[in-house]
Amino acid sequence: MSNAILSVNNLSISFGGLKAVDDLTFEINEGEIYGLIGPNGAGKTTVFNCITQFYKPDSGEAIFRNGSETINLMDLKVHDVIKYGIVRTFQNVEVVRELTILENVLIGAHKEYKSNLLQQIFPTKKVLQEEADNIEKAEGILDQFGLLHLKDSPVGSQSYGIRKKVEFARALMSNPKLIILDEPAAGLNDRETEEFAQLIVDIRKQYDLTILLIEHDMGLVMGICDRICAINFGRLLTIGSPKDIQNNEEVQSAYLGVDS
Ligand SMILES: Nc1ncnc2c1ncn2[C@@H]1O[C@H](COP(=O)(O)OP(=O)(O)OP(=O)(O)O)[C@@H](O)[C@H]1O
Repeated sequence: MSNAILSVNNLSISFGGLKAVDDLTFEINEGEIYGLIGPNGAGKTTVFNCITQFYKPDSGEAIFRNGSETINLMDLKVHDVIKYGIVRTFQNVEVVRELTILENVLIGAHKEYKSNLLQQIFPTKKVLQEEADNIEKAEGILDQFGLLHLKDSPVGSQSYGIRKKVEFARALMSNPKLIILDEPAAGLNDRETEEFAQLIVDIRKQYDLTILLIEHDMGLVMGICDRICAINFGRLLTIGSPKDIQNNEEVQSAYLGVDS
């Protein structure tokens, strides 16, 4: 039986005359850290946008399996994807700069709230308990991320590296099964990149997650990914272990700029 949590089948999307993704098929197994790589403009972010329904592809499907539930993500609206256990981060970190770090992380719990708006305006004991539980959980995550001492500081005044961690912490608050990370190491220095890579590995294990990431930092990709899918011009080049990918001549010539 397939252990795939996500199967992307024959995905295609064009912008005008440009085929940004062209009949792409790949499968991610539950618990994997899976990398999607390719040169600039290869179509990586477009694939993410199609999986998360920011874009509606021209054809293809993305089958997501969570326990006994199986769904074609193409049937969902963009805001419903998170309800099924998929959450993403963005290439250009998306945080609310005016809010504190803790407040930003708590935003991630909104799908978990059982109470409605009226109950939140006139909170009952149950609603207050729910809020307290979410704060406890957010503080636990911030502690693990080394950010608890900054929880009451506005995010806008923090470094890029910290803002990226806040975005990742917020993603965890929704109890996802699959986290999609768009260039987690972009803009980070070497030390921050190493720290972030370790965080991804630790979080995957602790929260029993599957992780799909796009990344240009080959050190990070080769260091933490179980498998990697390499694409160019929206088309599949190859899928394999980091070692397979490093040794693949097509990948070398397309992505690493080495002539085969
Ligand atoms: N909304 C859009 N409208 C028109 N063209 C688009 C749109 N989104 C992406 N493209 C084009 O599709 C192609 C793939 O872009 P995409 O951003 O997916 O590549 P990428 O592999 O993520 O690149 P990078 O590594 O530079 O982020 C590019 O040629 C891009 O210009």
